Amino acid sequence: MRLSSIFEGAPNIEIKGLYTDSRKVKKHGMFFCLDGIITNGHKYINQAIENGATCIVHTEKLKKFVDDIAYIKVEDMTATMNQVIAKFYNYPSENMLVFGVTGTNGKSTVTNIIKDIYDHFAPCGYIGTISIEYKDVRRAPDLTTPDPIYLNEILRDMVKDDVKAVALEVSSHGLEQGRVDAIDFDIAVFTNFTYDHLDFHGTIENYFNAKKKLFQNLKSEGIAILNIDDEKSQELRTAVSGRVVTYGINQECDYQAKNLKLSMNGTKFSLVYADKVYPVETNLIAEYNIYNLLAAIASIVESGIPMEEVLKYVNNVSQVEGRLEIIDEGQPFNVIVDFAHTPDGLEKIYEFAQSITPEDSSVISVFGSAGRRDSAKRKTFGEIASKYSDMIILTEDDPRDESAKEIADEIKTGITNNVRCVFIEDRYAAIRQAVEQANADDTVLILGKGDEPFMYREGGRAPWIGDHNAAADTIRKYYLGIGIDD
Ligand SMILES: CC(=O)N[C@H]1[C@@H](OP(=O)(O)OP(=O)(O)OC[C@H]2O[C@@H](n3ccc(=O)[nH]c3=O)[C@H](O)[C@@H]2O)O[C@H](CO)[C@@H](O)[C@@H]1O[C@H](C)C(=O)N[C@@H](C)C(=O)N[C@H](CCC(=O)O)C(=O)O
Ligand SMILES: Nc1ncnc2c1ncn2[C@@H]1O[C@H](COP(=O)(O)OP(=O)(O)OP(=O)(O)O)[C@@H](O)[C@H]1O
Repeated sequence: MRLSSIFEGAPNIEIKGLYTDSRKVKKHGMFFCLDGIITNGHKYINQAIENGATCIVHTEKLKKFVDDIAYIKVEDMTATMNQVIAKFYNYPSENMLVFGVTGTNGKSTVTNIIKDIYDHFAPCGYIGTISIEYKDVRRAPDLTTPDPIYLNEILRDMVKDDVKAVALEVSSHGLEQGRVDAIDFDIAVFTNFTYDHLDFHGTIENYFNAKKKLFQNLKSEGIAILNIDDEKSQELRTAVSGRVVTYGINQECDYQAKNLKLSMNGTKFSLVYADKVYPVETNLIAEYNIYNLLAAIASIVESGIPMEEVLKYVNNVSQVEGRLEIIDEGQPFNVIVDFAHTPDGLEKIYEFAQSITPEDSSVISVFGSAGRRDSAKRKTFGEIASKYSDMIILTEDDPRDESAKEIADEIKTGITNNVRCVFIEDRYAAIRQAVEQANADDTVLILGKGDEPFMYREGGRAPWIGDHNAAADTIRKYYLGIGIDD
């Protein structure tokens, strides 16, 4: 694309790529200097030019100018960058149906359910914590909500491949940093709001205000889908200029689930919608997943697909990787791998574990808490876990450069009852211990990492087999004795 077609009066040079990281710049690139949390992109202009940048977009006054390089000074970097990105990639989000999902918990689950069901009607992509995928393409993500350049590049690729819709997880970090400012959302979904990410946002108000941006920025033809049972929906309602649609269980709303019958194998409920009652059977388990399912059903129906058609596909929704994943190797006790990593997520999964565990049986927990992330929640994790567990095995969970033992000690400060608690640093050994301790009808909960195939250690991402694989492997080897010689 010609620079002159992006910025009025700019030289007529070719721009072949957009970059915010000087280390990644290629020939004929445009480099945006972002002032970040750790450093400032203005410091890396030389490197960007050495790597081939021919245009530098900056906000600060520069002292040095290199010949034949176009310098564009702007007032608002986020706004300018997003306008340029959208234009460069030919406004991909305007050429597809975009579902954006935000909230403290449930983003990955709701977006995956939307993709799973919508794919029956037209090709749908998914972008979020678990992966970036559409049709046969599957890529590993770096972030939940990618940076705006990569995000628009993926959407451009999806449009080229005739993908008609995308379900996008919208994190509070992404909203705060303007990563989705160039995205034309058609449907914005709110799951719930509880404590998280205060290390980044500072206060709970800032955290909520970040989430709110998705609704404030929604176009007037857009539709907001809100969880009526979460009190924060009232505040979001006032931020929306378009139509508001509600879903929930406890209060009357547009999509209400009533008479829930929960079991380990699935859930039955009556869905009240538009003065009709639809009997629903789904393989999804636990009440919070019915909220997630309602959010997905409402999104798809509001996008124009009739309810009767949508309901054909809810009885067998694909397992969302690492989210309430039941590991069944034929052992006589329950083993659940779950990505719960917020106090509310933990509380919800423990409530479910308690509901499926007979009173005289035990709940055995394996978890830790991430290093360099929100240390305030560690003690709360201890409090919640000790309320529901009969045994707690604390272990590593993305320790980064912190000591897993010290993180475990902080979790222990929340454990004030007599529940048995041990620390086993190696996550595989901790999972093995839980499996070996379990008796028939017990429930082993392995929390925090889901299916993630990596562990953040001091040197960055290291491989990890994933909690689901570790659980299946330890059950087979050390409980059932399969594949062990002696
Ligand atoms: C806290 C946070 O979100 N940080 C993001 C932010 O980094 P930053 O502001 O610290 O950037 P910085 O390191 O100060 O650098 C400033 C600028 O200089 C540039 N630079 C830097 C060094 C260099 O040699 N050359 C160069 O050009 C950088 O590319 C950047 O443009 O901007 C970077 C560029 O877009 C992101 O990669 C980075 O995400 C980091 C890696 C991250 O881990 N973010 C997580 C916390 C995050 O966003 N998570 C949410 C999900 C949370 C959840 O729900 O669990 C997500 O959406 O993934
Ligand atoms: N609607 C919900 N309400 C409360 N807890 C939930 C809900 N949905 C999922 N959870 C819990 O949160 C965990 C994470 O779910 P999910 O990955 O869908 O959330 P998320 O918002 O995408 O989180 P992240 O962005 O960190 O991936 C689940 O494993 C479960 O324990």
